Amino acid sequence: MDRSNKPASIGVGASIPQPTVKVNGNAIEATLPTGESVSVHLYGATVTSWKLANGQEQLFVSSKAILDGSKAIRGGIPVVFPVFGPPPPNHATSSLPQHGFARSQNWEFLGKSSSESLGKKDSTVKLDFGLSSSMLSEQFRKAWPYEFGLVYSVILSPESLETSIHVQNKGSQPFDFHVLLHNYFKIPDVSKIRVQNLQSLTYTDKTDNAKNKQETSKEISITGETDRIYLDTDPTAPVSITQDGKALFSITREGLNTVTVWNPWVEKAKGMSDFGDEEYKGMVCVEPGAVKSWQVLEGGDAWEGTQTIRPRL
Ligand SMILES: O=P(O)(O)OC[C@H]1O[C@@H](O)[C@H](O)[C@@H](O)[C@@H]1O
Repeated sequence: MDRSNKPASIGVGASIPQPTVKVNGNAIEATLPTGESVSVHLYGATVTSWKLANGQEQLFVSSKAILDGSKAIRGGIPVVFPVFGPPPPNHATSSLPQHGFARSQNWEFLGKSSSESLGKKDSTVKLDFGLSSSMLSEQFRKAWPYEFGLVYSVILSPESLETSIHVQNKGSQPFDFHVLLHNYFKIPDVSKIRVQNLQSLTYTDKTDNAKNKQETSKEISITGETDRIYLDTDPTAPVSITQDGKALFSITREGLNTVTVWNPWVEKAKGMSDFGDEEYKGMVCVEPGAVKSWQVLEGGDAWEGTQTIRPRL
């Protein structure tokens, strides 16, 4: 029988444009109906591209970055876990490489959720990635023999890029860890930018024998090699990268109370085989982390850290 009011004729929500998600080689790429896009390499679950609707790239990836899975990707947002920097001697992480193993392991794509399932009206896409102890190479499993699960979520909306790491201790032994999200921002000119909202904080100056110093400047200019860990930041106060008084990026954090600011400058840039000699001029790393002291996770417990980056819109 022909019914004039059959459900199909009253447009059952089919008109809401949905994000597209596709697999491109070893990367997962998502594009919002509004045009913003993100690309996440399975190697390290490294976000390697974040573009605004006008196509403008927000992240720096070196022209010399190695993308074949033989070395951590030089740029984007590598995930640092379970140790930040060179591991200390006589610690459970001592046999691991600098910045741990998460950035140099193949992660699994766990799936996507989009606006509707996330209960959001605007267009948003969430990509989830997982890494667990059973997926580690033999070398790392031996070097750090704990049972763990990591879920890393990358959430793109027209206004922001949010990345969130969930750490679970799946074993019965407690373990110590650091986490850090190693954002490489693409900027027009390092001599023109300032990093704001770190005033009065204590920082560890890695370019000066790891001395602790007090930040007196309202805004930090990068005029030479810079490698500082700002301690005890207020995670809700956005750390901003500005140029001519306007924010290029602002970063808020949850659970990530340190902020590392890094630029290798001339000599260090020359010493890195996967970084162009002049590329330090077009990048700055501002890295929210939990690296002041070890986070201790008891067996069965979980921990989460999140950053939200808002670009200039
Ligand atoms: O060369 P890597 O291991 O990627 O590290 C890059 C930089 O990463 C920063 O987070 C550290 O503070 C620096 O000390 C380090 O040089």
